[in-house]
Amino acid sequence: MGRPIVQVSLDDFENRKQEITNDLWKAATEIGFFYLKDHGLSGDEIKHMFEISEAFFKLPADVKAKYRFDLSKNIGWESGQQKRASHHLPELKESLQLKWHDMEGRWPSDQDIADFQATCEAFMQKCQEISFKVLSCFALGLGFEEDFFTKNHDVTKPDAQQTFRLMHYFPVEGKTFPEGFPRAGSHCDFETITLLFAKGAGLEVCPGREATSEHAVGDEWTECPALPGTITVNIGDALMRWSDDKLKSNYHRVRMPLPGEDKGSRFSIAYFNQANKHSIIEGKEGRYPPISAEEFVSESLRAIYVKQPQAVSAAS
Ligand SMILES: O=C(O)CCC(=O)C(=O)O
Ligand SMILES: [Fe+2]
Repeated sequence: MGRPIVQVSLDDFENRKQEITNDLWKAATEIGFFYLKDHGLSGDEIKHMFEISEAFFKLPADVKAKYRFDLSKNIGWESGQQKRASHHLPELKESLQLKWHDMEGRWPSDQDIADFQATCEAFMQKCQEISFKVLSCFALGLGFEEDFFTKNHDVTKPDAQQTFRLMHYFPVEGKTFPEGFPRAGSHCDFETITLLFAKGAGLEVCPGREATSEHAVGDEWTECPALPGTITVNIGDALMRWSDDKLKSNYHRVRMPLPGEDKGSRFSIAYFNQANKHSIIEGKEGRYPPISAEEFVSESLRAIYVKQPQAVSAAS
């Protein structure tokens, strides 16, 4: 059931740019999700990144609390603080958000985890290079200069907003939840594009309900399992707006494990691309009024962390 989520190879990028642009365009205008292969991050690099992410979450809570979440910067460790408008309940996970700037005193120290910062920054750098390839194709498809999005996602500038998020979903064995209760609630990402790394099944996508449905809760969902060696990529609201709705930001969620699936911890890693604060998000066709990427992001963060009704407990 559902619509196939295609794999797009970035192999021989410079020579195959037009063909890759066509493949990405089709996937992004129809589903908003695709898998990247031949992207340049090795299996070992991804494995090591997961290892140090797990090492962070295994630290005692009082150590993690040294890196507590700061909403004004969208940096740090939170546990159960994120809520999704689809069900207003705290997500059953903890996460660590890391950025390119404003990180003084916020990187987990080498005493807490050896080489944490260096490993993360090398991984972030690779993610950014892969993202630039994809974004340059979308720039071409939308009729912008090829480096248009690259210039607007400049991580060397202090107003960069890219966020690298490590996630740990708590184990669910021995717990019961209301029918259909998600592990991560239905949402659209608010960024430009997201690179997602996970293991196994769980992620589900609801293509075709872009920005029009009420969180697509009762809709038909398509499985989007993590495929070894690939990166799952999706379009976020900021790029949908920048493309005058051509590139689709779609609902997705993480479902609970099915019978027979692992009910232990689930780890995932996301590199959220976002335009520089001073960039103006304005489509060629002017479908929406121009908005600064700073305003766009701060409103979106408020929707997740602040503007939520009081929650009740989900698990029993
Ligand atoms: O953990 C996952 O697989 C999905 C995470 C996600 O969609 C998000 O953090 O925006
Ligand atoms: Fe997401």
